[in-house]
Parts: sequence; structure tokens; C-alpha cells
Amino acid sequence: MATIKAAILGFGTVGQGIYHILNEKREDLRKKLGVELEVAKILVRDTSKERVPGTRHLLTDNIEDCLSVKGLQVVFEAIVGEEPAYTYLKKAIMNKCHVITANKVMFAKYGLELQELAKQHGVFVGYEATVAGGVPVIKTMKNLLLVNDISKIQGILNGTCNYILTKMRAEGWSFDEALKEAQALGYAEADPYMDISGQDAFKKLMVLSALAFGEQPNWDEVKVVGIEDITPEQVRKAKEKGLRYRHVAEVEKLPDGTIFAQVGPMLVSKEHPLYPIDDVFNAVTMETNYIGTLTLVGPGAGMYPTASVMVEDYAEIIGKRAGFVVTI
Ligand SMILES: NC(=O)C1=CN([C@@H]2O[C@H](COP(=O)(O)OP(=O)(O)OC[C@H]3O[C@@H](n4cnc5c(N)ncnc54)[C@H](OP(=O)(O)O)[C@@H]3O)[C@@H](O)[C@H]2O)C=CC1
Ligand SMILES: N[C@@H](CC=O)C(=O)O
Repeated sequence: MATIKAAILGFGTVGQGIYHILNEKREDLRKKLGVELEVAKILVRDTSKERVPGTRHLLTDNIEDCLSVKGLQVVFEAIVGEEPAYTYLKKAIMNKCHVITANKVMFAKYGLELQELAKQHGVFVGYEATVAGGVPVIKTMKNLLLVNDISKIQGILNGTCNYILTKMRAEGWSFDEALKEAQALGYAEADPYMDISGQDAFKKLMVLSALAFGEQPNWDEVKVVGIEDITPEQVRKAKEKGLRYRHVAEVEKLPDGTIFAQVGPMLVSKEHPLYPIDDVFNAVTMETNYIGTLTLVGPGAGMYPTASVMVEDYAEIIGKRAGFVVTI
């Protein structure tokens, strides 16, 4: 049986999740895909940190050790920020590797370019994990777009913000307590300001805009507001009135063809579809011409939901290569 060699870039919450799932599902994936997968290298910054037992020999802090693995075919990327992730993935694609990323900060900016480059080199880019954690919004949207036009997308795209707002309302926790717990649970970004400032939701929205409309609005013209100024008093008063705070991102193609987007907190009443979406859950509503309105709901962050969709991307890509999966 053929063996596919893979590298994992980043071995924090998401990278370790990928490793665990690949191990736990090794036999199953082998049967379903007809190939063995071997994780040949793992890139980190600090190779001395104690991590998953039995992986020390795989760790390196040098990307060339990863990209020079003989027969490398797949790169899972779960590091942080635009660079060096963009440069690494570009190199991997040019070396004819499939790449699978969770890094929305990098992908919001370079996603269209990397996908074009991948096309030129005959490889695939999986990016389900860049938006809404374990919610299969990218593959759903790709399928919808085969037939439908999407006119508007609205949703809760940051699990950490939703977790914080939920805990403040339902448990009376302080903002800081809730953020600390979101970090402990692996939901928050390495720099949690990305979450609470709305920047993380904005980057995810830009990934969705590129997919749905083939373009993004001018980033400088998008109003992005976070949740960091919402006080316990405001949350309490809203609750008394039967309202809930939600952090909502939306992007819309206007009749004149321009793309309008905004990100910020919103007060919703119990009639609103986002009212019941609590905890780390995300929800994404798409308005389409034939299906009408479709909403996906599920865990928006965390080790296993995020890693699961990355391994699904791997299975889909390898299946496609073998000619037995027919989705895009
Ligand atoms: N956590 C989540 O729920 C989700 C996260 N994501 C995205 O996945 C990515 C990873 O997130 P997460 O696992 O939570 O982050 P962590 O901070 O837990 O892990 C990041 C990992 O990347 C490594 N790393 C960071 N920068 C570099 C670099 N320049 N070179 C080599 N290695 C580097 C770190 O190495 P070291 O350990 O040595 O410091 C660490 O192992 C991010 O882009 C995030 O936005 C996407 C969806 C959900
Ligand atoms: N920090 C992000 C992680 C997933 O993308 C979030 O909380 O949603």
C-alpha cells in the first residue's frame, strides 16, 4: 500500500488535534482511502517544549526539514499570522504538495492567490478550518455555488466572543474570567485581542466573501467593532429586557454590485435566529436564490472540531486524487 508523507506546521491546540485524529483514525482512513499516512515532520518554534509523548523525534524549528522530506505530499498548516505561513505554503505548493490550513489571518489575505498557484501546480488547498471551526461552511458553500448565487452571509464567526458573552449573561462571569476560560479551553487565538477586537471574525468574513463573491470589500472601509467594551451592566440590562448580545459579521452583495461588510455586537430578541446560539457555537446564514435561506450551526473553535475538518479536507483531497470523490 502506498504511503503519503505529511508535515504538520504548528503543534499547539490545532496541530496536536490533527496528530491525535490521524492516529486515532489511522486504520479507518487507510481502509477508506487505500493509502497509509505518515506524519514525517512537525514544525514548531521551540523544540524543547514538552508536547505529545512520542513526537519529540518529529519536531523541528526549520521549515526546510519539513519541505525537504522525500515524497512529501501534504502540508497541514496551523501556525499563527500572515508570515511566515504564507511563504511556507507558497513553497509547499510550488513543491507540488497539497496544503490544508486553519490560518485565516494568512488566508484572508492570500487565499485567492494560493488557490490560483495550487491550480497551476496541480495540487489542492483545503481551508475548511479557516472559518467557523467544525462547521462545514466552506464545503457547503462550494456545493451551493454550483447552482445558487449567494447574496448575503450573516453569522457568529468567533467562538471566543460568543463564549464570553454567554458566560457573562448566563453565569454572571466577568469578561476576564470568561476570556481566561476560553483560553484554557483552546478557543482563543494566541493573541486573544484578535478575538475580542473583532479582527478574527473579520478575517473569516473576508474568506467567505472571496468564496461567495470572488472578491472582498476594501478592508479599510469595513467597520469592525469587538466586544471588549461591553460591560456586565449592559449584559445584565439586556437580559432583563429579554435581549442577548451577539457578535455578528455580515457581508452582502448590493444590487449595484458593490460588496458591503460589517462586524460588531448586536442585541437580538428571541425571534432572531442567532438568539439561541450559545457558548462556543457559531452560526452562518446564507441567503441564496434557489434554496432560500440556509443556516449552519456548530462548534466554532477548539482542538477536535477544528482538527476534524482539516483531516476531512485531507480525506477529500486524497479521495479526489484517486478519483472517487466528486464534490469540488
Ligand atoms: N484554536 C482554535 O480553535 C482554532 C485555531 N485556528 C487557527 O489555527 C492556527 C493555530 O491555532 P492554535 O493551534 O490555537 O495556536 P497555538 O498557539 O496553540 O499553536 C500555534 C503553534 O504554531 C507554532 N508556531 C507559531 N508561529 C510559528 C512560526 N513562525 N514558526 C513555527 N511554528 C510556529 C507554535 O510553536 P511553539 O509551540 O513552539 O510556540 C505552536 O506550536 C491559528 O492560525 C489559528 O487562528 C483556526 C480555527 C480554530
Ligand atoms: N479564536 C477563534 C478560533 C477559531 O477560529 C474563535 O474563537 O473562533
